[in-house]
Amino acid sequence: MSPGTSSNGTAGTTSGAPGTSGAATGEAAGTASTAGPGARGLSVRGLAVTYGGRTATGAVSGLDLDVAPGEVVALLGPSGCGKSSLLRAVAGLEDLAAGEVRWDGEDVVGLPVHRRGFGLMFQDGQLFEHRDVAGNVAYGLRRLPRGQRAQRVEEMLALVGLSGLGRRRVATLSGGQAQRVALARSLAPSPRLLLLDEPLSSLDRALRDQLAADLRSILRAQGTTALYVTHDQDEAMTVADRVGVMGSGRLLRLDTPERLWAHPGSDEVARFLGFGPFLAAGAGGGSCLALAPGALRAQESGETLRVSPGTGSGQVGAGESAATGKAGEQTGAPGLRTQPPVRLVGATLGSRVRRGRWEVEVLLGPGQVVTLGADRFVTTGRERVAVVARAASQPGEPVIALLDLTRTALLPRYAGGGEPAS
Ligand SMILES: Nc1ncnc2c1ncn2[C@@H]1O[C@H](COP(=O)(O)OP(=O)(O)OP(=O)(O)O)[C@@H](O)[C@H]1O
Repeated sequence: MSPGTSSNGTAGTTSGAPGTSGAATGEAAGTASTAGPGARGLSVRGLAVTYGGRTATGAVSGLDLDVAPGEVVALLGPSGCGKSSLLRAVAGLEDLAAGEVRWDGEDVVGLPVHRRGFGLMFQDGQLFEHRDVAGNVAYGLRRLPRGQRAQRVEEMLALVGLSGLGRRRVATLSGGQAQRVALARSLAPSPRLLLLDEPLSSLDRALRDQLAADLRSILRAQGTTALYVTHDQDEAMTVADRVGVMGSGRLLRLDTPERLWAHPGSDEVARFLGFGPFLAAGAGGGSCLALAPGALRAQESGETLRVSPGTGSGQVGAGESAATGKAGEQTGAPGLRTQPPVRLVGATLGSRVRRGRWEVEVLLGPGQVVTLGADRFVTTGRERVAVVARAASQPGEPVIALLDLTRTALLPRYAGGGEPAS
């Protein structure tokens, strides 16, 4: 396969001279985009990708997505949900079964990969072994005069932190260095859109964290518009202005990292993000309160309280005597959620207002329910804190824990994975 003419995903598929990028350097949109087909940047409408001809299965189904100029959008989702198929369809590497892909309002579906002006960077940077580092970075700059080309290569190497390595053979680079070179090569021609498919997933955790932070700074500094596919939530939240969660070929939710965590919208998205357990919230409404990791903590050192993410049931332990418990009724939670950050001190899996007073249920094990009453409220800083008295120690020492409602999300309904704990 010759570079730049195939699906090898290299920056050789980009076009356009440096400094003439179609991507503006404006502020990235921080909230849900309202862009439409005529808007600037990337607009995807009703996109469908199917594989397998007559026995086709839909990898992507009727998906809409906008990426504003200068914005970085990351797509998360479980394996096989269609992230790469979407990215490849935008790049022109997959045929569309239906839908539109536009850049600045112009339909690009009919354009071959190398005419779209999009850059590509894949998991394995697929550097050209026969070229040195500088030769790789210069690959998409063939139209530039030699002097400008060398200058641009130097700029790009400095940008990715590899100044002075231009003459190195790529075979001698570490994995992280190789991906930096791949990034420099992708960015060198100033693509109007950069498409990244799991660019860091071959690297170890520490390196991935470092490079994700660097990537964000680099993309920001360049004002690069980017669509970034990853299965790593931390990476997505680090790199992107907005994060989308896909499931079964559809875009389930797209928002800023903060808003995504505060309002996952559905238990499918919440579960993917790591929320759990899901507690019934409100009588008969079908809504539930999803607990983010760390929502429940022990109040005092020596006490532990563990909740298995996504299981729909909690595991509660006091000291060494861990016991399994189901979640209690959460009738009070929706009201609480609407207040300014409220933290229940001593709360566990369920709470309610009874005769004007908060009560919190602690389940130590099957049939072992302890009700704790909130004696009083105090204000610490900006938080209202309900101080819950320790209940009588029967049948064992109750767990005194904190339910941090700022680490919970109220979901309008609970759709899957069994009933929410109640
Ligand atoms: N070339 C292909 N031929 C047939 N089916 C394919 C092909 N590529 C992908 N698929 C199928 O399409 C669906 C979506 O795959 P895709 O690679 O887009 O998902 P993904 O979310 O990127 O997954 P992963 O995170 O594992 O890379 C999957 O069911 C996959 O098996």
